Amino acid sequence: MKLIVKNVSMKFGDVQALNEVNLDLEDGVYGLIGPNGSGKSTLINCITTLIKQTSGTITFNEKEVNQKYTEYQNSIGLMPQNIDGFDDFTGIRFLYYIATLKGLLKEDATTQINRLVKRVNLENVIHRKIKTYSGGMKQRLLFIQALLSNPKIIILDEPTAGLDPFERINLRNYISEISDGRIVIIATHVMQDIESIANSIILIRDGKVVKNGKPEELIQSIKPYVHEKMINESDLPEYRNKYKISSVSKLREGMFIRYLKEEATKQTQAIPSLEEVYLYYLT
Ligand SMILES: Nc1ncnc2c1ncn2[C@@H]1O[C@H](COP(=O)(O)OP(=O)(O)OP(=O)(O)O)[C@@H](O)[C@H]1O
Repeated sequence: MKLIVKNVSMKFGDVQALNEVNLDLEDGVYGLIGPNGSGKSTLINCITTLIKQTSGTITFNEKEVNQKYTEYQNSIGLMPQNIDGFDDFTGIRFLYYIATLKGLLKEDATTQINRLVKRVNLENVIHRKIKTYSGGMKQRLLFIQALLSNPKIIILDEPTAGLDPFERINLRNYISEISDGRIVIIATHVMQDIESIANSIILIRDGKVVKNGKPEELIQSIKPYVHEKMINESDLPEYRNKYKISSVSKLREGMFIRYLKEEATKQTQAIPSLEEVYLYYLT
């Protein structure tokens, strides 16, 4: 299975939302990371053929994708950011509605819905109206509707937005479980969401892919630039001026800081985190 994005650009009037994006996606979990407005949703919308890019091509198994390529359309499961317009539906009615849109027969739909509802522990609330759901319940419902009809490409747009740490961990585990033999793309600006599950991270900024690789490779790539040091509190403003500061802890002896600095200085070098990868490439 191969999904290839080649030289894709998208313009909305004067706004260059995507600028010559190139990606080669095979089975695995991809974190699509970028700040607000960096082009994540636009890229997802092009991949799902909701919008057509201004230039460039997207191919799935060597065939260009569009709304008439139904085999491709049926291969996509999308978890959108929110669930508008369905407040008065019960969870179960919503799932049958989506199953029908996906062309599932009643019997298949029932089997899949029952299995998925059970898996994410929604049985107790599935006959309640969606407007009575908590954020975590809504996210779980959105997650499992994306899995109906067993799609090969799963796209999750900010899947953990608004979730508490417990629900976040749960959702991350579900994603990990369903990832075998699929292309899973998780768009987010929260590094923690993809930290333990992404095989590959795509960093996007101002519509451009600025870096793309395995988490270990990205960490390795900034190794010379991450430093830690004890400083006097009075020197902190100077450090803030000169460097990107990734953390500050006040200790009895002074301020312990981690910061990014272009030159490599062996004495203060520290092991980078993925958040520092974000800070380095995307801010
Ligand atoms: N329909 C549209 N019309 C005009 N400009 C748009 C449209 N959709 C997106 N944009 C612009 O394109 C750029 C990329 O937006 P996009 O929504 O893809 O970013 P994002 O990374 O998904 O952001 P967020 O994290 O806030 O969801 C932004 O400057 C945005 O204002």
